Amino acid sequence: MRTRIRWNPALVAALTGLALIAVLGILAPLLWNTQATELTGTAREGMSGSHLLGTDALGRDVLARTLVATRLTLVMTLAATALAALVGIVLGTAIWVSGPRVRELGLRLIDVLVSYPALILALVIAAVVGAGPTASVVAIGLGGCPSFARLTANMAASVAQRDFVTTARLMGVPPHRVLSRHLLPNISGPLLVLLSVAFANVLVALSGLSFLGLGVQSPQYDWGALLNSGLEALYTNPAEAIGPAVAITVTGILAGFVGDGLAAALDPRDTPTKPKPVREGTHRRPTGATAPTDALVAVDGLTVELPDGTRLVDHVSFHIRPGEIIGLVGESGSGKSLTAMAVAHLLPQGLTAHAAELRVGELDLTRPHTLDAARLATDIGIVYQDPSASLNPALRLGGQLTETLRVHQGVGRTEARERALKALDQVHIKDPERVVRQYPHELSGGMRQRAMIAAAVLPGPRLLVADEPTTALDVTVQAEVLRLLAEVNEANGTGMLFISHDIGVVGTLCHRVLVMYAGRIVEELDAADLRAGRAHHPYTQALLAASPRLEDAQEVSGRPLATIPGRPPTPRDRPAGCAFAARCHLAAEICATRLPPLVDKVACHVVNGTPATAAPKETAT
Ligand SMILES: Nc1ncnc2c1ncn2[C@@H]1O[C@H](COP(=O)(O)OP(=O)(O)OP(=O)(O)O)[C@@H](O)[C@H]1O
Repeated sequence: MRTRIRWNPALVAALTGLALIAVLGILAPLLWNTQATELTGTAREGMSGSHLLGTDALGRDVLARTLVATRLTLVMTLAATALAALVGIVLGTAIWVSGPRVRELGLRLIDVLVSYPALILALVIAAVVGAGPTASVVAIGLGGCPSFARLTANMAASVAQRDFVTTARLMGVPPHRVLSRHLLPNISGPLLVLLSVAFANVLVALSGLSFLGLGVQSPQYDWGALLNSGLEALYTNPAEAIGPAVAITVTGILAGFVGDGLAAALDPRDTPTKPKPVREGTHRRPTGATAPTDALVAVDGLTVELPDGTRLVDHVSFHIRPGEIIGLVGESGSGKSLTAMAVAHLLPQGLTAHAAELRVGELDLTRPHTLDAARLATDIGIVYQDPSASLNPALRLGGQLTETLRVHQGVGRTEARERALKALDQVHIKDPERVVRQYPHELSGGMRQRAMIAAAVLPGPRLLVADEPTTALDVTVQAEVLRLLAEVNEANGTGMLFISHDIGVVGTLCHRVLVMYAGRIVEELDAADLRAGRAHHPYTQALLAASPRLEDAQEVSGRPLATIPGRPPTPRDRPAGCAFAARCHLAAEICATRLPPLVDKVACHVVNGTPATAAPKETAT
């Protein structure tokens, strides 16, 4: 979780504003010091052409004094913010590294200090250390440090539980290096946000101290001190208070905007995630095939990318007819889940999908702004791998099952309950009346997955996406759940996208199978062909050879099961040619340099007999 800032317009505008104020702070004493200190003899004069904000009690130009005060105000604010951050981070770190008792005591103490208003704390400190700029900085800086201490201690505690910190500790990395290399870089984002918010708070607190007469003392002046003298003449010459008041407000708001902008810039969820239509001519169809008109799901040239342009899913095209079960199979990391999630319009935040066509029924996912949330929620049902993670442990099953019906379809409580009971019955859950009153933890893993399937089919979806729905279950329950999915599909005529590592399972349940490797479809085949071992792509053949089959048990007993040597390349390391070439026993020279297109449902130069010179060049970025 290294901090990477993605600049956004609000952040740039706020930083530019603050930079301009900082430049003003540097230049103003050089340019306008004379006007700011010159006694003109016209005390408390109102706004005029020669004194835009009038003059103060001694006849000095208020605008010039406001501008000149910028430097001292900013220097004090920066110093106090830095002090608060420094002391707070050191304190927070010390609390985190100390033993459990001291840590507990320290955290409680900090909680008390955070809940105590910083200005009051600063007033107490100022009363002890005295008035003046340095004392104000110390008072406000120390008053602001508890927030930094709490954030540091809490964030460090949460990052410290992560595997890479545990590993570093086990490897004997000294605590100060664990802190500087692993902890602080990982909490620098939130600290940066707090820093800008603290800057605004410190500015207001310092101005408050000066305003109360406990901060900067004459002849020095900051915005707070100017506000104080402006207040004396608020009714006779309100302009005198306007200058410092506007300066404090604008600077504080800009610092707040920087905090907001940083929070957005550091939040990985803030990047665009919606599928976008492909720009004309940028992507060509891998198969040249168009989805049939009766297709329920039509995916053409689907590409899923990271913000840096790395392709995780690369030009995937397929279709699903109503009632058809399509299997997506491939090793871990081949892009199965992302393909399915793009179809379900549920891509993880930070990823972007492009496609020439991405449609489920009438839902055009390439035009997210046209999508109706209710249709989306009811037309696509999802069964996840781990039902314990996808069911809310704090809610009874009845409420969870009926939620979509009630929220998106406006079904009344009684009818929703009736339908939930029926759906539970359809997935062979005994005593549905009792189950709807139970919490997820009261059910077995298999029961939870059935309940999950019931929840997914309850709103009557046209497409069911099942992402490795049996992986978390034991073998006997797996078979039941697969049977159940087949039943539901047949009974409801739902299209299904079924994802699995297991080519055997996919061959049994599905009608057609798409084999994925390194983000691309490398072969498409009928399940019957798969079951009969009629696969063409060397990768599909290798998957089949690595999959145990009951009928082969006798024949292979004593022999180890075939394995596929090597590992798939990571999305950033994919070669220019066939991603499987390095592991393929048939690989020819061309495979290393040219990406094989999907021709006759197989993406393989060797199988398709592509002449070396005729192979089209595609770039896999
Ligand atoms: N949110 C994400 N941010 C960055 N990379 C991601 C993200 N989600 C997935 N990936 C990467 O995209 C690639 C494809 O992931 P995907 O989850 O689709 O694979 P998969 O075939 O479903 O694997 P598995 O069977 O292990 O779930 C992988 O390399 C994975 O590390």
